[in-house]
Amino acid sequence: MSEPLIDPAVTPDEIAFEGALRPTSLAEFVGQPKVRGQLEVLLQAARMQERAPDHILLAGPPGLGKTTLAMIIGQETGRPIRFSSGPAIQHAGDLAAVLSALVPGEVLFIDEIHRMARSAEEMLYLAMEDFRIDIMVGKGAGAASIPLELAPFTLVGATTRSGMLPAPLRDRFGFTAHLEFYETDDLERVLGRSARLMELDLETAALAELASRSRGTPRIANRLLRRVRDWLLVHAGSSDIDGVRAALELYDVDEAGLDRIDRAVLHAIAHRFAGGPVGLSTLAAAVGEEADTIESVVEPFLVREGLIGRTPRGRIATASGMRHARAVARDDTLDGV
Ligand SMILES: Nc1ncnc2c1ncn2[C@@H]1O[C@H](COP(=O)(O)OP(=O)(O)OP(=O)(O)O)[C@@H](O)[C@H]1O
Repeated sequence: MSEPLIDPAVTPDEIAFEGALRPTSLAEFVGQPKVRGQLEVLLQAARMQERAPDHILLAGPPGLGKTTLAMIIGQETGRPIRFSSGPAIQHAGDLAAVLSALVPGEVLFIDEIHRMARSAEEMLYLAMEDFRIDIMVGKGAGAASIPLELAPFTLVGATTRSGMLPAPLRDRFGFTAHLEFYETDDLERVLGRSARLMELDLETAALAELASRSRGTPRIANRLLRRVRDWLLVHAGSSDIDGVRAALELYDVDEAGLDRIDRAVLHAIAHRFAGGPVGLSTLAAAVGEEADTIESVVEPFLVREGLIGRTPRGRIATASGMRHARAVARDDTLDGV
């Protein structure tokens, strides 16, 4: 089981909390200046020509704001938005049902679009290009294809794996927005906004501390903020940097933003495997975690922080990773004294 604190995927109990914190306009959407600027032009041009905006693909790791942006596109264009997702479209018929129910100008958001069935992908090509689909009725020699006109719509697709999308589908999007991990000062602004909405009065230094431990991801920043809020409530603690540090220490998030699993992985590579290289499955067995969690949650962050590296022969700890692992081991020894 992965640690919910560092897993960038949303947990069921967070859905309402996240909904309450979502920015509802491009002006309120913090960070990602490039993508914001690109979308502003695209949406304004469509408004000026009184037409539906081009189809848009939002690509990037989980928790960076793809769903939020899709909802903002709906708001900014004043058009209704309908939600669907790749895993819910397992047959072409599932997609035909969604497409045929669209009203003119509607925004259709398909989350995790790379997980849609292949047969549905093919139907989507035609729908995106010509706003029509061919529905197959009957089987064998009696099968016939009936064309169906669709209302013009804007497709907004979101994917964490744009490389898994077939080129013909990727090419039919007029614009692809690549979301990047957030800079610390942008995360500080995300946290400042969330704290205001949660009526939590945190000092600037406390927000900066929290931002620096949030893995470049607004979802994780908001999640940590929720834990800090609880801590302050229970301890009637000070809303300054010491309060944040105490709360994060309780939840095992260290100064570099590493949590228990990150440290276990780094420690294993550095000490048990003498700095590496070590293969993924061996590493997973050594720390008692799923290989998938290590590969999709832990590793990208440790690589981005320059603490580990990937080589053809396996994972290695970098010099800075070795230093961090030694410091953690030293602290743990002192803790035990
Ligand atoms: N730029 C931003 N400014 C303020 N809050 C943001 C921003 N981006 C994301 N958030 C907040 O982070 C949380 C996660 O965002 P969102 O659900 O849009 O991410 P996502 O990329 O769609 O994730 P997933 O890939 O898991 O669906 C939401 O609560 C949202 O309000």
